[in-house]
Amino acid sequence: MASNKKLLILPGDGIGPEVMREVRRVIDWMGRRRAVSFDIDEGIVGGASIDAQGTPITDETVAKAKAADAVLFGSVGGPKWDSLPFEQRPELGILRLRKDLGLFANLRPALVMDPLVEASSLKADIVRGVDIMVVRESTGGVYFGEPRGVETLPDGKRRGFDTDVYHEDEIARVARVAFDLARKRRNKVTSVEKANVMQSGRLWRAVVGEIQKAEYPDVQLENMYADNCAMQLCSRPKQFDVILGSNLFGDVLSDLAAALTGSLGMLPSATLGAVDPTTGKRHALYEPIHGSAPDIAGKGIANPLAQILSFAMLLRWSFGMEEDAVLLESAVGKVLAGGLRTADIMQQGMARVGTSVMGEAVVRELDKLSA
Ligand SMILES: NC(=O)C1=CN([C@@H]2O[C@H](COP(=O)(O)OP(=O)(O)OC[C@H]3O[C@@H](n4cnc5c(N)ncnc54)[C@H](O)[C@@H]3O)[C@@H](O)[C@H]2O)C=CC1
Ligand SMILES: CC(C)CC(=O)C(=O)O
Ligand SMILES: [Mg+2]
Repeated sequence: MASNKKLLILPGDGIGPEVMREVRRVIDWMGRRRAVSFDIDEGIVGGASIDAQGTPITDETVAKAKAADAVLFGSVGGPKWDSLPFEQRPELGILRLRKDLGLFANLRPALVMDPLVEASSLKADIVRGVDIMVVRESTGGVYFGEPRGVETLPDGKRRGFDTDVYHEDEIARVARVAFDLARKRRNKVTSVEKANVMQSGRLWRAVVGEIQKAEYPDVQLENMYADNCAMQLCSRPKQFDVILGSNLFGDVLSDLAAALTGSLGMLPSATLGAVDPTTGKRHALYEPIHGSAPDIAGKGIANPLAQILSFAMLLRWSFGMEEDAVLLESAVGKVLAGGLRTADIMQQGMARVGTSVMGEAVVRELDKLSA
């Protein structure tokens, strides 16, 4: 059946292909039971692409990503490629996609699901009901700033350096994404930086404040130093609605927020570009926030739920399929409520399962929910 939903799937390395297999189950189910079809192309990226093609991503794959309505990404990297030169590392596969597609806003929802309250490393009372959206800038900052390098000084010692740099327009556009999201949630943005020690942090705070004053006076804005935010996430996470941060701070704080939810294996993400005013379309990529988890790769024990929930975000953000997205999220909730757990979210009295049994269980719940 021809489909107008063009999807590029890039499983990547480590557990990437293992968890992506479980999304394929969901996609097959949607075709069978809801007559939804996708025009799917699959490619290689990261270490797999280095091995097969000598580069972390080919121009052809970038072109396919640009032509797709959405990209579903796994994860890249691993010890096998760690000693390659910096300019050849597998992580460039995802970094180039974000940059070349203009995917500047990385949305990372950290939601503590009721059945997993006790799986969190924090006390149940602290995390019950936590619902945070981290909005991380994803095409700028220290991940892309120049100059950077490692140089050898005249005395023979080495010196490493990176540049954290933000143009005010980069800050303003991601701030607008955060404020727009807050309006649909609990109307509060906590903007994090280190304005006390970084010039780019000082600009970040100024620009976010100007945007709020001029365009979003109805949304509450709180400024917080990133180190304090890390502490507050562990002590009083329920105070947060939307957390807005740079590429680096958003990356670090969202991994921390994931720990509140039980595991890194639970957090999905959407990385969005600007809406094209003529077509109304935007580039978008969906991926779990975790990496390739080399320590558990190949064992069949990875949690596939972050990848599956990333697909739910794809349905919502790229195809406007809210009902299907909610159905999939509900199926995940039901599986957890039923007591199945992968090792990373295992609790006493629950049934430990591997990656594929968890994926099968989600599909079974989809069947029941739509019966
Ligand atoms: N977007 C991407 O492709 C990303 C790639 N990476 C890369 O991944 C590699 C490993 O990085 P790490 O720092 O170890 O981070 P990681 O996220 O791969 O793993 C951190 C810890 O969380 C566990 N974990 C992660 N996902 C899990 C899942 N779905 N189920 C169960 N447990 C899970 C791992 O077993 C590990 O103990 C590196 O090469 C890194 O550069 C890291 C983050 C993002
Ligand atoms: C390029 C990635 C490996 C950086 C990262 O940790 C992330 O985007 O979550
Ligand atoms: Mg990360």
